[in-house]
Amino acid sequence: MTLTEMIETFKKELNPSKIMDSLEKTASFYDESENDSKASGSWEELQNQERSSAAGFFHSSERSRLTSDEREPLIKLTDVWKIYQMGEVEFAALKGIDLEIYEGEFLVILGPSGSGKSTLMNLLGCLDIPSEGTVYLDSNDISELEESELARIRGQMIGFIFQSFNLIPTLSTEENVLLPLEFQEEDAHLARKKAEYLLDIVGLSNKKTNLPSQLSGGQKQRVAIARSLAVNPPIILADEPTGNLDSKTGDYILEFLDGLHEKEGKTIIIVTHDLDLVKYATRVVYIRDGEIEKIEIRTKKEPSTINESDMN
Ligand SMILES: Nc1ncnc2c1ncn2[C@@H]1O[C@H](COP(=O)(O)OP(=O)(O)OP(=O)(O)O)[C@@H](O)[C@H]1O
Repeated sequence: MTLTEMIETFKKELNPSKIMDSLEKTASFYDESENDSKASGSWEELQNQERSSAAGFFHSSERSRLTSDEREPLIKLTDVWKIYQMGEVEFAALKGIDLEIYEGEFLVILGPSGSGKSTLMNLLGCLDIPSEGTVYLDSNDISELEESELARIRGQMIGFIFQSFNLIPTLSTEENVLLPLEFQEEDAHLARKKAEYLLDIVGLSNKKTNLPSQLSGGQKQRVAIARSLAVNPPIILADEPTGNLDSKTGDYILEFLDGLHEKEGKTIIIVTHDLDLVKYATRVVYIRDGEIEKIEIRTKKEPSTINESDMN
């Protein structure tokens, strides 16, 4: 293959229009699976299980039929403080955060280094509990849930994508995608079928037996996206998802997340210090020194009032 052919192949691989085809494929997969299981019963069981937990499904969730006045936020933070104790010294990383996140938002949380973004991400993802204040996930006060119950609801509601990918190094690509499905005690055959489709959607069906160490950074992040979608959660929470990627691969990942928002109505929350991501947002929350300094409700692609000087 000549260099020009290689570049053309690479460009084709990163063609955002392919993402849209892929997403349509995803939607039809979930439709087909639904029909399949009506015959076998197993999918219906799964759906009932998911409905009862209000996790929703790829489309036509109960929630989206409600008007905005009737909707409860998916995640709600009320006067949330996070105080780190370092010996005798206390440090308040978050100071009285109030934030409600609704279905269908593309929320970008921006702030300079040390402003409290990762701390906030851990609380939004219910991976940590606040020092003071309340975090609600799907109307549940997380501090009142048993750890196992919280893990179950969190697993159904939120798909996580991290800057460092967080793949299990000893598991193959397919096994990494299967992991969240195992926690849901899903039928093994159906789980494998889903993992195959999800790897196909992110363009990695030929890498399913590879270990993460045998993948490029962009491929690892695509596996992480496939894994985050495995249980079809309504929320995708991403911490600097393009931080370890070159700009072209990063754009591909963002276009994919944008497609999930536009086509599948997923609620996307991205925590970042990269101003470029603002163009995808329907709302930008700007934090500084542990406080929300500015909230911008916007139309995608519209210029933002937040600029480089805010990021220092
Ligand atoms: N475990 C901890 N113990 C003490 N202080 C901490 C701890 N974790 C974070 N901090 C402090 O809390 C503040 C917010 O940290 P956080 O990691 O949330 O910031 P950030 O906005 O994500 O930064 P960056 O963009 O550099 O990753 C920082 O001043 C940090 O030093």
